[in-house]
Amino acid sequence: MIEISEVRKSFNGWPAVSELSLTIKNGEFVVLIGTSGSGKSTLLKLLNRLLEPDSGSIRLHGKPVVEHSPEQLRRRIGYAIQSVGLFPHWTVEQNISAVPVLLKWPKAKIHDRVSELLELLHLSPEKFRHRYPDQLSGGQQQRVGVARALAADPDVLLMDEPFGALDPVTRASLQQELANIHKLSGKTIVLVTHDIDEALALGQRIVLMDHGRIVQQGTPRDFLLTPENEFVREFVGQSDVGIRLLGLDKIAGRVRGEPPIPGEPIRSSSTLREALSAFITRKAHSLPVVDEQGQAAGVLHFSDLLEAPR
Ligand SMILES: Nc1ncnc2c1ncn2[C@@H]1O[C@H](COP(=O)(O)OP(=O)(O)OP(=O)(O)O)[C@@H](O)[C@H]1O
Repeated sequence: MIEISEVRKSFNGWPAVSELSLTIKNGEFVVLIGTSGSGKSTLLKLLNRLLEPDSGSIRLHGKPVVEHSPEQLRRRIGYAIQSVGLFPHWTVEQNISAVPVLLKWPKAKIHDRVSELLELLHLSPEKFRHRYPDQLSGGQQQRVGVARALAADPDVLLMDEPFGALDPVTRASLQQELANIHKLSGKTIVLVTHDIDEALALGQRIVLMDHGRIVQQGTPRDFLLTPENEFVREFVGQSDVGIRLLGLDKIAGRVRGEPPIPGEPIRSSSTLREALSAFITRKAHSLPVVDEQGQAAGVLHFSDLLEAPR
């Protein structure tokens, strides 16, 4: 558990984080979102002691972070940032294994871990492990940065716009990978993003910040259905709320157990938002649905977007 209590941090007399309190449960996926300069990155850096608060306290697993040794913090908290911060004179392998080496893991274990992480982040180990950062694209560097954060299997992951420089296809696939990592590992993840769709897709709880304070926090559905003020409404994009709500639900919950119909099938794991897009582009009123194994799973009708069939 991470307990942030009345934390304040100023730079040159200007508050970046103001009297902020927030508790993050073990295994929770929290997304920090907000306007530029609202204090998101500062808050993340206060959690792993890259910055110290002017006042207030931060506890990790019941103990103030100031009482954790630097080694404990490095082991327990992984940190990935948009600007990556890879060591330029180290190979990909050396960069990823920085913390395991500090923790004196055996060589063979480190080698295997690097291969495993590169594969997880869709980088071929043979091709990439001996390259230097300047021999990688921006997006590949970002992925190595995420691999480095995961290397020592920390129980808390802090991610500051980790997918910022990626094209939409790679971004969506790594978002999916991160959601899987979260589901399988039960890690606590705190992710900063500017992208409301990324926040809605990944966060169990979204925390919206402005001027160093929390404006609203809640589930993705709370944000879309009960924005507390005009600022929140504007942030979630009032005109797209309906579409974004469809993005929160999967086809699986709406599909009817009817015999297969002809046409290109859509997967039951897709969102209703994807289904809407398919209805419109195919000018269809109903779509055949298949499960993850490609087996017929029923039919989705356009009206099912509004409510589950009875
Ligand atoms: N090292 C620093 N020295 C001086 N001011 C700083 C420093 N770091 C951050 N700030 C200021 O603190 C405020 C909060 O910055 P922070 O980087 O936390 O915002 P952010 O919400 O992450 O912004 P963005 O979304 O643009 O990355 C900003 O006004 C910024 O200029």
